[in-house]
Amino acid sequence: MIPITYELIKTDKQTGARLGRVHTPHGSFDTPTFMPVGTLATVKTMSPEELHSMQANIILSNTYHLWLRPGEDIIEEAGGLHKFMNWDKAILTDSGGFQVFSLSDMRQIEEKGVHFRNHLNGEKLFLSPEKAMHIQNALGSDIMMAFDECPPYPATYDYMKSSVERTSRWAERCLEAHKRPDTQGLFGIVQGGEYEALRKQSASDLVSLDFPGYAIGGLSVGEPKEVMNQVLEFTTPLLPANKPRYLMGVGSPDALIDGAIRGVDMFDCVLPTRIARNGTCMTSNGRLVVRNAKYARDFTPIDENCDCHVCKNYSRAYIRHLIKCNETFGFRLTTYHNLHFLLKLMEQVRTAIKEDRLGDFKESFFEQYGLNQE
Ligand SMILES: CNc1nc2cc(C(N)=O)ccc2[nH]1
Ligand SMILES: [Zn+2]
Repeated sequence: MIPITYELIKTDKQTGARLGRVHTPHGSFDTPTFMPVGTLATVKTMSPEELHSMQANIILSNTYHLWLRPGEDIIEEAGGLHKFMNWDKAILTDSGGFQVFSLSDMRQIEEKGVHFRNHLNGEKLFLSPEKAMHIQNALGSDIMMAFDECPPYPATYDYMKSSVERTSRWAERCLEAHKRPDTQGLFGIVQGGEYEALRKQSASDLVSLDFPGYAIGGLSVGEPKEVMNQVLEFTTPLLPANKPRYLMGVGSPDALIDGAIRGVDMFDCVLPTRIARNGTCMTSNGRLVVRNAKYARDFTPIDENCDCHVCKNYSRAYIRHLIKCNETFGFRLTTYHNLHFLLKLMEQVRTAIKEDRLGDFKESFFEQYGLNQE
């Protein structure tokens, strides 16, 4: 039994975007979709009930962080991550590959795996394809990610080539070590940086291993957005049309729209929750730094075009006051609104695909959001 299946419903006549539906053991979700990030088994300051109310249908959690705290053994003993955090819809866990390369300073990559230091206490740690599979099997996530190397940007062709080849060997070891292929779907991660030949090599290695879904990795690591869009342009067509495509670590409203246009189905990013905690909100007219003094007597909602309960019941002045006083409720309000904004944006993208007008939608959204058209 394959636990993760994808239904391609239609493609947009104006662009390469696809309307689809992903089925998982913890429910289905329409795509393109955005996944709120719940690093330490919580989408920071949000309750599961609030995530339900904004119609989040899948969230992401980080294997590296949960391995360190509280430990996958405790979560397994609780009955798995869904039970532990009282979330009954889909969960995707990443493999820890990215955190090892982004969080820890000392690290030594070898064929067997990666030696590095715990970013919390400096102790020596080791992660491998087998260990990453063991942890994710213990967490019980619906979608697991293969253990890969996310190389720095920029990287030389030679470095990238040997990294892609090792990531492909690691992907095979992940399939070998995965203990629950009937209830947890394992996605391969395509690497190769900005090099088309290496993206081709990585994609063909992974497609031949027949994963139930594929992620495009190695992006949103400091490259210009034109490079990201170019890499997507020549990478998504290499992936099977009947499987989900997940662009890791993206992103901003414009990157979500540009990714969907190039055939991406799933996105995750800490941006909406992270900027919320320093008092910045996404609105249909661009970003709004609600902690700014000019909002001290502004009794209008964060976004007059938003139908979320925050915009219906609370003013910029009130939210600014809470943020300035470092009141937790203030961060809860900005977080709820930002997540609702991105989830709503993806709903508008899906409707635009249905009506074959995603290109037009991009124009009008970019115009209103204040993004200069390239
Ligand atoms: C925030 N940017 C980002 N790039 C990523 C790349 C990967 C990857 N495995 O290549 C994973 C998570 C990522 N997050
Ligand atoms: Zn709102």
